Amino acid sequence: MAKLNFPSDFVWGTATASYQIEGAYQEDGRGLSIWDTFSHTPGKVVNNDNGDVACDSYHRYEEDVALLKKLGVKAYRFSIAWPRIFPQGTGEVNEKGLDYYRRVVDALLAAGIEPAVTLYHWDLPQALQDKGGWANRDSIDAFVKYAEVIFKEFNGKIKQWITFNETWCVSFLSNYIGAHAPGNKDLQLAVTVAHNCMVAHGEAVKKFRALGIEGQIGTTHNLYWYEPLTTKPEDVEAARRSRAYYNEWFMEPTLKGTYPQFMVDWYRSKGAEVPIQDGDMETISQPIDFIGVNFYSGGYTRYKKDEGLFDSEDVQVGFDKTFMDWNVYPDGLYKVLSWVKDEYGDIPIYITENGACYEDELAEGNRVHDALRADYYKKHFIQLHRLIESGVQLKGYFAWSLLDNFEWAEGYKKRFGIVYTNYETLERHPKDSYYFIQKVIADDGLEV
Ligand SMILES: OC[C@@H]1[C@@H](O)[C@H](O)[C@@H](O)c2nc(CNc3ccccc3)cn21
Repeated sequence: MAKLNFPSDFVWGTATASYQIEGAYQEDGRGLSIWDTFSHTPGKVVNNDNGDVACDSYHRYEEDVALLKKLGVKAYRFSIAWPRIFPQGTGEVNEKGLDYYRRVVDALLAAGIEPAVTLYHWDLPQALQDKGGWANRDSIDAFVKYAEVIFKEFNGKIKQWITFNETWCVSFLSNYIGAHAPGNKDLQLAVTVAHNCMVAHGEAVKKFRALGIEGQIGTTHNLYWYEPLTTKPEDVEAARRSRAYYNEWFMEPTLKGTYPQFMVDWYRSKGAEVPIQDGDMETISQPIDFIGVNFYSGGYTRYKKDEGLFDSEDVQVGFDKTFMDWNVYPDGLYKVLSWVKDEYGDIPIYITENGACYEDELAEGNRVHDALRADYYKKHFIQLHRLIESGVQLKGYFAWSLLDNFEWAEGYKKRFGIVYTNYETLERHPKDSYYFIQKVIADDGLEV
């Protein structure tokens, strides 16, 4: 056995998001979000599940903080629900909404845990969606006003700020594929939403700098690692498009201030143009202090004429699968973050999400023997160490997720937590993977 040691300042954390854990969807003045609308629309979410109650973290956040403290994490990534702060998206601040996050932040700090806050994790106020949502550039200003309230309120308490979670999901998953709220299926709309969200990110960074807010600010993109099945040029190009769909389309504007031209041309061939206005690309590529990367999977792609948006198809090559049918591809984590370093230089990186969904069962003594999930984490932790050793500026890692929670269109059947949530009683029960991670954190490393 060998011990893989991590730097003593490596930030271990876990992650959640407001709509997935809070519940209390009508409490203390909270306004409706697009996910309330979407989940209350029959047929949109498996089993017609919704986030009305979720994990009830709105009332049980102290239990969550106690679990975090026992786990030994240095940081906790969670998101703030815009509709709790501005129930109508803009206008008057809802003080009771702010009060909840004051309680959460103070409880974390009292436990010696750094809050890492995502400003936008998909729960757009419905009132803004009624005016076009992210397709309407007015939402950019509304987002900056919301961000400014949070920046000022928590300046000095929150020191790690993430503007957006996964602009690919906000744009393409939600407005081209249509699987997430608001459920549109229009390529031009998706391209426009992606652009406006990235402008909103940049404007929020400008506001953060202008206000002199303490700490570091960045944004999170979900990256996948696709490779061509063969070296045939058509397969290589198909994989290049599949990767860029998730990766370059967002990373290049954010970190270089340009869109990848081959993808601009490809989308143009499909009838979609990027609605760039003067100054947008400079705004989008405002210097940031870190890039957040959510990594779950990847795979192999080959050319298939007229297949999907990119004349490409994923190929099954025998990867183990999670309960989401995602490939278990730890090497993909090493490859994609090595690519980030090669393409974008030594920008500090936090893995803001990584984790796995498996079928969990509550066993005797309220234990959950989730060996597959513990093994998933072990395999990916080995890649973290490999990346650090290779010189990648990997500063921290947030496991997705602390709790089983509302898994968007998949509802509650899909469990990602290292803590089991009993949705009948709302009790929390640490799984074996929780104890595995607890030991890695305590030992500053793992035995392999
Ligand atoms: O699906 C697991 C998590 C989800 O619960 C988080 O809220 C979200 O940030 C998140 N992003 C991914 C990767 N992208 C993705 C792909 C298809 C559906 C949903 C998310 C996985 N996850």
